[in-house]
Amino acid sequence: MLEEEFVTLEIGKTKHIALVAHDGKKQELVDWCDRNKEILKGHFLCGTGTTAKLIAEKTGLPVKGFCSGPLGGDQQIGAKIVEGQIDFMIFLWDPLEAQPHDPDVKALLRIAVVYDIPIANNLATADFMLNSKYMSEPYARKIENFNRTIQQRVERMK
Ligand SMILES: O=C(CO)COP(=O)(O)O
Repeated sequence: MLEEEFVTLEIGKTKHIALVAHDGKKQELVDWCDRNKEILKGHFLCGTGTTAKLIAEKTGLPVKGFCSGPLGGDQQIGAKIVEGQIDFMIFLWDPLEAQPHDPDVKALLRIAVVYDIPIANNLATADFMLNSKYMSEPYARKIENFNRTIQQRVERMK
């Protein structure tokens, strides 16, 4: 285990989905969630504060809300990805609007790639993801074996 370059982590049949949208994209995401609520109701949902509340109000689905994005919500979601508690994300970031918390946005997108979770940044991708066969079965994602990396670094720093 310590020697292997990659480890596999399972995304269960029930996904832990983060829903995040910048202001210019919130309506799009809320409407998409409403259209897809029959599928989404079979999964655990969470999101940044404002997005989560808007989706919960419109769809009636339970959506756990973290802090608002600019107040650290993106970072909270990133931390949950690292901890394995979020394994699927729809993040409609706005390509036409500068964000005060751009470093947090980038950090979240980066960590989602590092941990090999499915991420959609537009509705077309979200539609393809939601209609994937993997939505109703487990999926093995492959991530760098960080224990090995730490061990190697510790050896090198001695
Ligand atoms: O800014 C966001 C993501 O970067 C979203 O935050 P809110 O859902 O609180 O508006």
